[in-house]
Amino acid sequence: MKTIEVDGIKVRIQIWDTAGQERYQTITKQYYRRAQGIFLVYDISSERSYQHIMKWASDVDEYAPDGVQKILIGNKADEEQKRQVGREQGLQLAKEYGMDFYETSACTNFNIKESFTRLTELVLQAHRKELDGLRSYAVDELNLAELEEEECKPEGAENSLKACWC
Ligand SMILES: Nc1nc2c(ncn2[C@@H]2O[C@H](COP(=O)(O)OP(=O)(O)OP(=O)(O)O)[C@@H](O)[C@H]2O)c(=O)[nH]1
Repeated sequence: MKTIEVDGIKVRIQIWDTAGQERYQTITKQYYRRAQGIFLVYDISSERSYQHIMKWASDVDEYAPDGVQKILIGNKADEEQKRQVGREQGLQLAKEYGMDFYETSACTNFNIKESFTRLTELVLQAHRKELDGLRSYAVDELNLAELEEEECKPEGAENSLKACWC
């Protein structure tokens, strides 16, 4: 659990670090189900981890809820001398998937707060959109119900009402 501030609002977020190893995949998939935001993380000093992102992304598509927000992360940005994946490659992949992209370093704290804040922002935005959608749907339904009620009034109902008021 962590509390971060987004647009002046304090948001409590629950963070799960799922295991990357194949043998834990069955458990990992269970975490996707209730996720609202997901970081897809590769290691900039490992081309293999970058290639693996496509597999992670397809798992997310399959198991995570439809509206889940995703950000691509190239971690270990402090390991410049060992870099195997260019920043451009990260940007390109993120663009293909329609995701934001950050290079980060858990060691130096580079872009950690920024990426968490951004993902939280995206989740909140998606939530608001969903609520607005539900609200306008509810208003439409109410209007429809009112209309139907009008239409269902028995004939002469208006007159009989008038008669009562006299
Ligand atoms: N230089 C550097 N090393 C890092 C960074 N982040 C993690 N590491 C190191 O990378 C190794 C693996 O880190 P983990 O946090 O276990 O990575 P993981 O992806 O969660 O691993 P799995 O649990 O196997 O999926 C550890 O030795 C960390 O210290 C970073 O930003 N820079």
